[in-house]
Amino acid sequence: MKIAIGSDHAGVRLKGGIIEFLQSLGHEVTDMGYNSTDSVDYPDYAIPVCDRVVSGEADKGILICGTGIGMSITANKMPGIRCALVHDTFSAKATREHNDTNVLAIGERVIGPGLAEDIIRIWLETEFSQGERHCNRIRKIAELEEKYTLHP
Ligand SMILES: O=C(CO)[C@H](O)[C@H](O)[C@H](O)COP(=O)(O)O
Repeated sequence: MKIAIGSDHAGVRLKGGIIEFLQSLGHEVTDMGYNSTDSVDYPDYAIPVCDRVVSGEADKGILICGTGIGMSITANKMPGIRCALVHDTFSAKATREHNDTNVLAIGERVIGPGLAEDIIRIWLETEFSQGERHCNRIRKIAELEEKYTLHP
């Protein structure tokens, strides 16, 4: 799978280990930065990752900041992105089955690398259920995006 990954300064340590983990599983990883612990703004790293997912250059995106919250707020402003902030394995499975999420956000200040790896592995392995009720709900989200997106 092609995976784009990004972090701010508060997620950079976890990101390094996650990249190695993803590569060990055979995934093709594109690191969109950041690669220092000097302070930066998470939208500057969430946006390029999500752009790659929307364009199809990446199959999925992974975003890491201190809590994952800033990254997930940013990602979910982008049409076509369904981002889940996940810190447990149950939600990792459920959000793929029910929400067909294409971006995962994690907080380096919230969980350790072992749990983060379990969450990512489950999230990547789990298929969308294709259930009619879930498709209806996702369609309503897409209609909301369409209604509120400013067309140039
Ligand atoms: O958006 C966040 C918090 O909800 C992220 O965790 C950021 O990484 C965090 O705000 C960064 O905090 P810092 O004090 O600037 O290091």
